[in-house]
Amino acid sequence: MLFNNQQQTTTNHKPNSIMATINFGGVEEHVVTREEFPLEKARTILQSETIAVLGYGVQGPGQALNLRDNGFRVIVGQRPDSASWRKAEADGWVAGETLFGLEEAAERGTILANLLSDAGQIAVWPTLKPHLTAGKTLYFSHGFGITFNDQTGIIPPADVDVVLVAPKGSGTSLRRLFVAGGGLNSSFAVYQDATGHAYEKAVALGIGVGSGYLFETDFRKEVYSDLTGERGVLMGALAGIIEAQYQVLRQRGHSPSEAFNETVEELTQSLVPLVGENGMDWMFSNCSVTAQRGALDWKGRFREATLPVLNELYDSVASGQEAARTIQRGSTPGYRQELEAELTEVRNSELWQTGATVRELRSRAAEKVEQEEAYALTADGN
Ligand SMILES: NC(=O)C1=CN([C@@H]2O[C@H](COP(=O)(O)OP(=O)(O)OC[C@H]3O[C@@H](n4cnc5c(N)ncnc54)[C@H](O)[C@@H]3O)[C@@H](O)[C@H]2O)C=CC1
Ligand SMILES: CC(=O)[C@](C)(O)C(=O)O
Ligand SMILES: [Mg+2]
Ligand SMILES: [Mg+2]
Repeated sequence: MLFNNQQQTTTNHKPNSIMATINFGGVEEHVVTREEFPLEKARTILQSETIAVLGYGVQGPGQALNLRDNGFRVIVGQRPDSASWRKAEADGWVAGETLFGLEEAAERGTILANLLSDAGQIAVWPTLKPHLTAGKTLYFSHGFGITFNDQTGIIPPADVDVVLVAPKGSGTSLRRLFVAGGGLNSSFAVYQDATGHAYEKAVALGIGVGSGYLFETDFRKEVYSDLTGERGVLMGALAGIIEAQYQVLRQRGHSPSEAFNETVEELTQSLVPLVGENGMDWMFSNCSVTAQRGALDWKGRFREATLPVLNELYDSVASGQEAARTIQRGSTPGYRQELEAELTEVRNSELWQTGATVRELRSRAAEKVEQEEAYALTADGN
């Protein structure tokens, strides 16, 4: 319907030497890791650049702090007198030195990292665009603004590089993993290569923001898969199936404790970490044979039941309908309060109130273990 099926610009300057070929379940892909592309190399490529991180919401802090700690020249652009501005100050960005209003940061930066909310990017585009002078780089962490540019109006000048690095997870995790010495995987893409260096800049930025490994995509594929993933398994489907199972258990006479533990607590605390560690079959084989028989018998039913919904979702993404809704809702005055009210309703539901109590018991148990360990140490010392 609304989608403008544009061409993705390809670049002739793809330095294949920075890519490793890795076999993913029988399919070969080119990826970049810190081995092929060490941080030192990223620093050299971006040595004369000033990275202006515009927006200090969730991705902004994660990326700006990681880049700063990795030794890049970074400034932050944010609306003054906003909660995000105060957060930036608390994180050590200094007004007039490394923290500016959006326009001033856009003027000073040579790489403009557009990390405003996707709706905010539309509103700010007319003021941002004049600062995109020849040879600068426009950077996104989502293919949204460019792919749906018939709706967003984000059409960059031809003489700037346009690149993307999309961390596959929350900015909060990007920062936490970096601090812990790890990395979050990201995709990267080049939409427009005006200087002949867009590709290496994209990869250097990907390494700089603290990615684990980088896999290549294009802007359209990034936004289609990302919108599907977050509306599907990662967030929407997860929340929906949890609500459904909790409801069934409660209606069949089970207590909140039982319904919550069998639906959420065991999922997050025991089973999903095992999937992350060693795969689905490994999680299965660490459960009873009874559980395995049932799960293998029922997974096909769930797959078939959800396939039509997931296909409908993908169509809604590809037609531009999901973008239209996001833009329409996101640019409604007072929308943030509405969103907060919806989240509060979730938080106040019996299901998630039970969750709060369960988490509280979890932390009390952890405290008890810590106390016992401290006691054991003291006893040893005696
Ligand atoms: N939240 C996340 O962890 C992830 C976000 N992304 C992408 O990164 C980008 C940034 O996302 P978030 O960090 O979630 O954004 P956000 O929703 O946290 O907003 C970022 C900033 O935009 C500013 N802003 C919003 N509307 C504005 C306006 N009209 N004028 C001036 N400033 C305005 C806000 O003050 C806020 O500091 C988006 O493209 C998003 O899709 C990608 C991966 C994960
Ligand atoms: C965290 C992430 O990657 C999401 C879910 O796609 C998003 O916040 O947009
Ligand atoms: Mg997303
Ligand atoms: Mg995502």
